[in-house]
Amino acid sequence: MRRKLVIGNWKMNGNRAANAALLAGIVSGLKDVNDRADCAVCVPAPYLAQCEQELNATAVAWGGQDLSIHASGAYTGEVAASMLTDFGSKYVLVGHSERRAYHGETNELVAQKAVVALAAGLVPVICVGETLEDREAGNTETVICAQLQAALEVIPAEQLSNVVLAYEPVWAIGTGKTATPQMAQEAHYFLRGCVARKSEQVAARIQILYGGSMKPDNAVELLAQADIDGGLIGGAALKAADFLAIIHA
Ligand SMILES: O=C[C@H](O)COP(=O)(O)O
Repeated sequence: MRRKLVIGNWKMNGNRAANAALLAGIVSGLKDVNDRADCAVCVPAPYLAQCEQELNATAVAWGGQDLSIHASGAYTGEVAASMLTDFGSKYVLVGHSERRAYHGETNELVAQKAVVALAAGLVPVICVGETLEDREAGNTETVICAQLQAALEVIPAEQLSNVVLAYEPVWAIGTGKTATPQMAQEAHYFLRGCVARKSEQVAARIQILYGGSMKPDNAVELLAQADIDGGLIGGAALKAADFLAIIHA
């Protein structure tokens, strides 16, 4: 039985005061679900220190939203894996569709980032998802398979069990349009099958999160699907009550 995992992706939102209130709200509301679900927030890099300070010794883990493939050096604006772990990060998102779309991240670069994250002891949350155009052209499986396959090719089999996948249809992100539970389940089942081609054992264990306008009112049905192991939450992760309602779902 796979544990559920709910990760809040704050994207480029937050400030010290708002974060403190949000984190305190999450921590205080979480107390009774720890044995059933794990929870984390992926925050803008400047706020990792705040997470370390305020979430240390709580059930809420934290992490980054991206990382560099380089260890250090002249890469202005980038954040190294060692900097994320320096502040106690457990997770890091890789290949979020906003990184792919606005920063030109390719499947190969995303795969490399996952390898670098694993080598640093981080759990990479590898995000895949099709655009509306892909879906309407009947290319959903081809696209998400290629995105995942690039990572599967370079991640050593023995490290694959430390990976989390997130299926995020691009057309559902921040739009209020959620994939139906059936559509999401189909994609998750398909992705699990792709992992099974590399390792059936890992496929049975790997957590595959759904992301894309998951809210308190649709979370129960989405999370009830056999292959949906949690959520990667954007907008609804910015309000403690909504985020907690999804975790309780
Ligand atoms: O990483 C989170 C996803 O992009 C989902 O964002 P959203 O919940 O605001 O649609």
